[in-house]
Amino acid sequence: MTTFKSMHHTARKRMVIKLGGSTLAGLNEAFFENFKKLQESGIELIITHGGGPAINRELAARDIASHTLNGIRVTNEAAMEVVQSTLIGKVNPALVHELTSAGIAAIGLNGFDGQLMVADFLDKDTYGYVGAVQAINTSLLEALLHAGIVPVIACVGAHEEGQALNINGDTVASEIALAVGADSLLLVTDVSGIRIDDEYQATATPALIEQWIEEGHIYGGMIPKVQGALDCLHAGIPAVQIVGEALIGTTIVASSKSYSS
Ligand SMILES: Nc1ncnc2c1ncn2[C@@H]1O[C@H](COP(=O)(O)OP(=O)(O)O)[C@@H](O)[C@H]1O
Ligand SMILES: CC(=O)N[C@@H](CCC(=O)OP(=O)(O)O)C(=O)O
Repeated sequence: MTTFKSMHHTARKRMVIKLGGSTLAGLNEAFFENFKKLQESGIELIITHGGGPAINRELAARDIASHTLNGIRVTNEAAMEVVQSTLIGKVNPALVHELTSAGIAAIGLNGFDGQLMVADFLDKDTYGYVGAVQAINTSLLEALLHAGIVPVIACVGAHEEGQALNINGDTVASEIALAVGADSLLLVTDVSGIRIDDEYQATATPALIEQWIEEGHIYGGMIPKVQGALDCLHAGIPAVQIVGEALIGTTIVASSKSYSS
């Protein structure tokens, strides 16, 4: 993958927040006001989002079958149309509206806008119209952040020949975080982090995560989250967390010794 790592040498902290489709309907005004406070404290925000449940409802309404493999939706042509129209047409503007109502200047984007996210097929035979990120237009994001505008990014990639490609929201969040050199990545979902044997984990190391996936304790939609989180951790992003709506959850740490609270 080739991305253009941005020159990010300012003192401002930069945070990428991914809102899972599982949480979007339940988020209230107070939640979005948190973002306003973060912004007022000088943190630059980039918001990315999924929309799995909304896509599932629309697929069901149109009798289009779909299934997932390792947390990734196997996406045929008909499903791709639903993904594109749901994420870009419905979920993204609804989220931009919530942010605007909370007093945040926000602009909705997807991979096509300003060539924000150019993608190629991940593995067409296995996954169909699913994309792997090839390049991210960080200059566009820099310009928006500089102007105090929060980019709100739908996880649709642009193939260079014009085809829209479905990319998992967690993958997009981690790719964006890596590309802009974020100081932190927050994956907000419907559970308060990684749960093992009914216990939420305050921290998780790469070795434990690998073991939990092997043992089947981490499955489905949690898999792209931990994979994205690990990519960011390995690339040196200091704070990577999987959290619930209260913004409390699991911090991914390099080793159990390196963590001090
Ligand atoms: N070990 C785990 N701990 C917590 N949740 C897990 C775990 N393994 C799998 N999951 C599942 O992952 C889900 C979150 O992923 P997903 O439904 O894709 O959410 P989102 O829409 O926020 O991306 C949880 O609701 C849970 O069902
Ligand atoms: C390729 C792939 O898996 N795409 C996801 C995109 C939406 C998403 O990631 O939504 P959540 O954040 O709610 O899980 C999908 O089709 O469901």
